[in-house]
Amino acid sequence: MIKVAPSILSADPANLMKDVEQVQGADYLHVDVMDGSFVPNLSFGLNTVKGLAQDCDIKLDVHLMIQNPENYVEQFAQAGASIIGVHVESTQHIARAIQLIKQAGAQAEVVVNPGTPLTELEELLPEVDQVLIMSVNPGFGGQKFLESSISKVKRLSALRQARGLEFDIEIDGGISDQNVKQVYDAGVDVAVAGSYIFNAPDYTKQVQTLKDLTK
Ligand SMILES: O=C(CO)[C@@H](O)[C@H](O)COP(=O)(O)O
Ligand SMILES: [Co+2]
Repeated sequence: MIKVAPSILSADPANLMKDVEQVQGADYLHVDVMDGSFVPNLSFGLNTVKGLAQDCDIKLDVHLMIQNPENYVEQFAQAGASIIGVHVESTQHIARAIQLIKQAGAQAEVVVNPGTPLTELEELLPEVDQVLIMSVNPGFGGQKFLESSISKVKRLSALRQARGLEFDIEIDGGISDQNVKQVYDAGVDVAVAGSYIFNAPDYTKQVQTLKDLTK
């Protein structure tokens, strides 16, 4: 069964904790951090991660969409992030960023945009706990799922098997009941879903539907 990480980018920012409390059965909470430079949008920061870590039991999966994330990963780990994701496109020093995440005691994730080939992260695969394949161009919730990400997941999953590695594959962007089975069958372990969960009346039911479709 697939793991589900609701993305709070689509939750009500004025009632964040209330929304979060209403999602039951999720495996992680996905927190998008944007700097207005790496992506053309602003979102949550360190204080939100700190607050959520203090008030919720669920593990925080923090997706950094910021330039030079290596300058901030230690602070996000201290704030309570369990998994920290850094984009290969966001720094000249991706291997150092991953090293620093692990040194800070968090799980390390490398992220690729739809236009970035897997060759950009091949060397990093033995070092990471999770790889995030973006299935939309990052910056906004509610975008259309890019079909090309299916073959990318299949190729990554084959590479993982061929090299005997154990990282999880996560997918982020446009996930719904229409494509969750397809991405699961391609090799995805963790599905991020924002608008599919928070734009519905019953968040818990949406999480359960995604899981049930991959039983
Ligand atoms: O990182 C991002 C967007 O950049 C995501 O985590 C979105 O928040 C996913 O939202 P949906 O596409 O599921 O609505
Ligand atoms: Co995200």
